[in-house]
Amino acid sequence: MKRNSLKCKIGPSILNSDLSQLYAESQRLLDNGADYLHLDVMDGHFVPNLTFGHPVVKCLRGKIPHAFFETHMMVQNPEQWIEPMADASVNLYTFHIEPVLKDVLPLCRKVREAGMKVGLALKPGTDTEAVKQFIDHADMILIMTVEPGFGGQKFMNDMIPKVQWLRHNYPLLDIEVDGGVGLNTITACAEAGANMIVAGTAIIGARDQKSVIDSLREIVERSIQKCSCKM
Ligand SMILES: O=C(CO)[C@H](O)[C@H](O)COP(=O)(O)O
Ligand SMILES: [Fe+2]
Repeated sequence: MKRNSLKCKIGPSILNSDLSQLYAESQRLLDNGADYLHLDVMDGHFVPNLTFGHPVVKCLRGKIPHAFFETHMMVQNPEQWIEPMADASVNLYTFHIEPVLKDVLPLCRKVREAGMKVGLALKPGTDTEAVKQFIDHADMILIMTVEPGFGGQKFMNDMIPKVQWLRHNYPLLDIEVDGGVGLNTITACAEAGANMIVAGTAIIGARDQKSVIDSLREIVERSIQKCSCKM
């Protein structure tokens, strides 16, 4: 039997948390079992919203030295923030391919040279065909399951075939889903093959964060197990 080394990872998004308490909110998520923190960076151009940038991420890193940080870069010019985010000791730099289609490969190289892992993100309207040629240069592909820009939106079921296609063709690839993911939608994501789960509102708004994180993990791990038995 082949061994499947896919791992389930739960990465809460702090987008809809009380950002005036970013450290406390982040630490609580980690204490409740989060595997990593998904930090949504928006520039007001690529998406019609603003959040925070590298100065805030660096301050958070100062308080939380060891956790795995992913920055989800919803920005028009991802190249501009590679060095500052590396300086903030970001672990995984996930950028959207849409505004930089011609430069994805050199950007992947720059992110890696800066010491970070590479995540490539796709908006709902972007087909997996667009990312195919770059997958071997990335550590993770993020399939957005809402239009990027805001937390608390409704999960888009019609994104599931993209996850299925990726998992079918790349059995060991890290595939992340982000947007409207929670206890009602996790089964579809897990069965399609997502193993990195971003959930904002579903976790932040929960009275018992740990129980939500544990339940999400259990459902994803069960799917990974089922899938590895078939291999
Ligand atoms: O990238 C994002 C929005 O652009 C967020 O990560 C995402 O929306 C998470 O929040 P929720 O789970 O509430 O949808
Ligand atoms: Fe995100």
